[in-house]
Amino acid sequence: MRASYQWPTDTAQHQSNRNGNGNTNSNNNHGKHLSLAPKATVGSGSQTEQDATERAMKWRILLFTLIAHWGWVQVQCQVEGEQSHSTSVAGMVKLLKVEAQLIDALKDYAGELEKKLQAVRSGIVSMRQESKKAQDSMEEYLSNPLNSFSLIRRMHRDWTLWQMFLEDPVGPAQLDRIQELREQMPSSTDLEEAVTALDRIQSTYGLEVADISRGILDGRQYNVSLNALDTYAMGQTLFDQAKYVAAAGWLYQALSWLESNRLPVPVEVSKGEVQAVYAETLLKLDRHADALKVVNIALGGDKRHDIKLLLKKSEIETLIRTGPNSIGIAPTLKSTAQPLGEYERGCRGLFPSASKDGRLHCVYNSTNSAFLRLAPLKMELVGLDPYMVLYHDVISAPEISQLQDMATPGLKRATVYKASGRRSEVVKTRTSKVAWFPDTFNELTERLNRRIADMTNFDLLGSEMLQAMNYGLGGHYDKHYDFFNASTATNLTQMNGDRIATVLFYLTDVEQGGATVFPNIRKAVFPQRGSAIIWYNLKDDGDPNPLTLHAACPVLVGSKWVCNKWIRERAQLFKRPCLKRGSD
Ligand SMILES: O=C(O)CCC(=O)C(=O)O
Ligand SMILES: [Fe+2]
Repeated sequence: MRASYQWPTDTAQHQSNRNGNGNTNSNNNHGKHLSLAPKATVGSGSQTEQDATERAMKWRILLFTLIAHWGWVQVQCQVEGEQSHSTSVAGMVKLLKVEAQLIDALKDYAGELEKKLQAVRSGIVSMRQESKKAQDSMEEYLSNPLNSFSLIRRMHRDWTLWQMFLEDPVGPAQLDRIQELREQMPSSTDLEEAVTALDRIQSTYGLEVADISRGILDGRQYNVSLNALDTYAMGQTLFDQAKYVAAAGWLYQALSWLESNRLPVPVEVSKGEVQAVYAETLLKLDRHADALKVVNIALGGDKRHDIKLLLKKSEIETLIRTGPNSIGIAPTLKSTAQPLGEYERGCRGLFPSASKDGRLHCVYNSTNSAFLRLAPLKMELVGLDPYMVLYHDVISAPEISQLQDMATPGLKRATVYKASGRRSEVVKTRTSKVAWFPDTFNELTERLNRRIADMTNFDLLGSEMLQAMNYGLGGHYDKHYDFFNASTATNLTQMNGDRIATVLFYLTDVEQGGATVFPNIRKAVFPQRGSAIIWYNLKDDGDPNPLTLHAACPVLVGSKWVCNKWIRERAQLFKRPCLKRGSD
């Protein structure tokens, strides 16, 4: 989303001011003054009364915040121990380190194997020499007592030792090391999550399996490809998940890879095995005739005539004779085209880019606080319902890297609050990792919170902690609202009120995908390092605004980092008091 307005170049100056040094004259090129929060007039009552009420309210909010934070600490503990490797790119870095250690162990193992091989080879050479001497004239050889003695000794002693030597396992230390590293290796759940993520990427962006496996992602060629094992694992797992159309595409691809590539021995997979799963998948799709073709091809290649395949063949023949006939179904391997939803259109960048609404424009926001008068922020008004603005260059590169460094060691799988269970749970619809930071965590969190207050004109007392998030393989956050369902919200959420607004900083550019889309208002915001989108989740009367439905599209290529803040309603009592149910 980009307006045609060109920003005067004061970015660096602005950033240095945000960091608390330097004096800057206010910029003349302010444009229209516009505050994010609608201007509020405080109701009747004396100033002292108001001060007292405000103070009491602040204490209550502070207490509730402490309780809420304790709740979050508990949530953090619940998800502790879950590795969920694929859900954060930063978190997956350690897998590469483990893989490097595994390769080192295998190399050391090969060294041990080579030493043993060398010992066996030189043993053979010296034994052959002696044995050759004896072969020419055996009796003459044995008539010498030294030879006879030596033969008896050799055969009694040496061969026992040789046998022991051969039976001695090679590289036990390296095998132990590999076993030790197993704990840090991905589990079958990790593999399933990774398969689901790739499948999500494929369906959201409408990609062809053949393209993906050749490293072509949404039209861009990368220097990487998937081999027969990768594509087979996709097919197998999608079959297990009953996603037969998708499975068929991957299994077909696995078979075509197997035609051209051989795999190393311990991990190789036979064509027959893949053909059997492929035939089973086609059967699930009622493509009986195609399944029979595949089984016949498999039988042609299997000289032993596998009994299972023969049984499968007769089962399919019976199905063709008696069941719904599949003849006439085109053997297409493409996924059946689904009508494109607004969400997918947004993710693919198909929403109209510029709004025709003349009220939407860019300004320098210099009015929300005294600080902004010195260092105005570049603000783009993106929408009026819900009210939505995009700030540009609002967080600096050093701030971003500090935040990432702070977050990386503590990243935990993100959760979603479930009203039914009254707790936050790990769900498939939100795949990212997150680290929470209390407002007073350090100078940076304090500074960012001050900036958010400047940007929004909201009071952050009682709001949620800053959360830094990193998305992983196909990482996404399915369509959702940030506000709570008021009827099911817990006391904890009601204490500080609902989430009046969301502030989302984009800490990285994302090479492909990863947009934040609002399907109901047909807006998509593509991450731009340093910018921040802010929107109101509640209408002016405090009711949730259903137009705020939004989602984070799957990351196609890149490591998407964001930092968000959910601002609670209660502390805005004096900032935005004219809410229907805000002040009870
Ligand atoms: O990462 C995004 O683009 C959206 C994140 C989001 O909706 C949230 O954290 O509530
Ligand atoms: Fe959200």
